Amino acid sequence: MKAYPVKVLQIGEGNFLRGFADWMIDRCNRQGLFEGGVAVCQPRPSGAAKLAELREQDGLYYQWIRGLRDGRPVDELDLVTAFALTVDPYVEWDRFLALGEEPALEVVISNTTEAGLVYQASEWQPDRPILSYPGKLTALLHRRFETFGGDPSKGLLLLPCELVENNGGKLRDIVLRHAEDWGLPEAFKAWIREHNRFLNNLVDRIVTGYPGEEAERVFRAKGAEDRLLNAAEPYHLWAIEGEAALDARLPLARAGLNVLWTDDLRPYQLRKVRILNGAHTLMASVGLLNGLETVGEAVGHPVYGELIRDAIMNEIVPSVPLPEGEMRRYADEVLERFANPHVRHKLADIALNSLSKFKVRLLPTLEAYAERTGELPPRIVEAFASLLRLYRARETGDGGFAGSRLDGSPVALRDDASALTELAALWARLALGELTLEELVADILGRTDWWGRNLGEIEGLRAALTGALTKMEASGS
Ligand SMILES: NC(=O)c1ccc[n+]([C@@H]2O[C@H](COP(=O)([O-])OP(=O)(O)OC[C@H]3O[C@@H](n4cnc5c(N)ncnc54)[C@H](O)[C@@H]3O)[C@@H](O)[C@H]2O)c1
Ligand SMILES: O=P(O)(O)OC[C@@H](O)[C@@H](O)[C@H](O)[C@H](O)CO
Repeated sequence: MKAYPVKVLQIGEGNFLRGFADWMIDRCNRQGLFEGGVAVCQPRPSGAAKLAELREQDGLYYQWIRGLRDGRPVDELDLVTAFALTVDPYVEWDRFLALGEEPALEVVISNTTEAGLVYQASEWQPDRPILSYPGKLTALLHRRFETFGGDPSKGLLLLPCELVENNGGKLRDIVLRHAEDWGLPEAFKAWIREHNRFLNNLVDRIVTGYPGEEAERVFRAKGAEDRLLNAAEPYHLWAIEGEAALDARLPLARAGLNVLWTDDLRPYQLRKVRILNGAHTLMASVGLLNGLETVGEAVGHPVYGELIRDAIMNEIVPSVPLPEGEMRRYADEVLERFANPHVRHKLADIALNSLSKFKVRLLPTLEAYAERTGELPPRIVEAFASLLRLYRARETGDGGFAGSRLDGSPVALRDDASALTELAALWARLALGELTLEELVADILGRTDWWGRNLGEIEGLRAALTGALTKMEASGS
């Protein structure tokens, strides 16, 4: 391995960044375009084990990419050598801050899920690690500002990859808020605003992580075990709101990667969240309820596969406020990606936090469709009813919650605990006869804190959901 200077700071040790950004940086390095290493830190104390695994493997792992590229089969195993060092900020706080002193540092990337890109008030004690990701970053930027006396050329390119709208702007605002809280100098805030580029960006690649039983085959072929073996599809898109000249600092497009520098991210975001993520959220509820386990099984199923395609093409695509032809082409591409037989994408993983995902990924389609046609989109209503039925929650006694498949078998639910507690109470009251199904539906639709509005106001929705749930109750157990 060539020892590159650290040019990238990465906050997040998860599978996605390894299968996406690190794989890309490795591509740039292999072509001699970047010659930079990545220093990786975990954003919360519980990430230490993954970081230790990385350290044990000298930062190396294989990225396994399988599927179709331009209609041709791809099966590639790339050794990713982008990691230069690992730093645990909770035990090596000063070593973490010292990364800010690296003259070659150019880029910061992160993926800490939607839960990590948030403001968390914290005290400024220079020698004590800060818990939140933006807090840690503020401290490191401050060290950089002081080390280089506010040199404009030492400002960084920041690419927070969390799937949150306006992710770059949001990170900048939180950093400035911490600077304000901690009474850091005005000159520091001005340096942050003027010389650091916090770029809104959208990432897209299905990365499913460790490939289970299939891993053995790779180990035999390579004669070595890789506990960080990571599976992904060939498709990748990184759309970044910024001028193309920035590719000189991070030469992703020059390396031939599907990276798009654009002045308007919104269409890419909208089409992905509504079509790809919306379809995922839809199939997770419908599929899990009916005993399916993976995306492949769901889209290949004679009944549910048809339901998914119908929902995408006839309900979601016409409701996206963008040119329909382009949306159809994107939807075709997404369906081809879902059908990739080599990427075993678990519906249970996609179902994590389904309530908030329904709100962001499917509800806007339901509303737009209703507004446009005066009717409700039948497939999305069915998915909504499936979600409610799957979330027939009960507490499991160990702090967790179980929902129920249509055949009555339990399924673990991972969602907001207070919402699951409320749902468990509602379903229990229904079982005791204290509530009718229609009253249960009305109660759930009226939860403005879950949906951002009272969904009971959508004409016909209560009756449609009650009807669908009644049918499910009759066919299930
Ligand atoms: N896997 C994919 O196909 C894919 C594709 C695009 C985007 N994403 C996004 O990536 C995220 C999941 O990442 P992954 O697939 O690498 O999973 P993962 O579990 O391997 O990694 C999750 C990362 O987020 C961090 N994290 C989790 N909760 C956090 C919190 N409360 N505060 C701070 N950090 C936290 C973890 O420490 C870890 O670094 C999701 O938000 C998802 O929307 C995933
Ligand atoms: O990762 P989540 O939990 O936000 O959403 C589940 C999937 O929809 C998502 O991971 C997609 O596979 C990904 O967004 C594709 O780029």
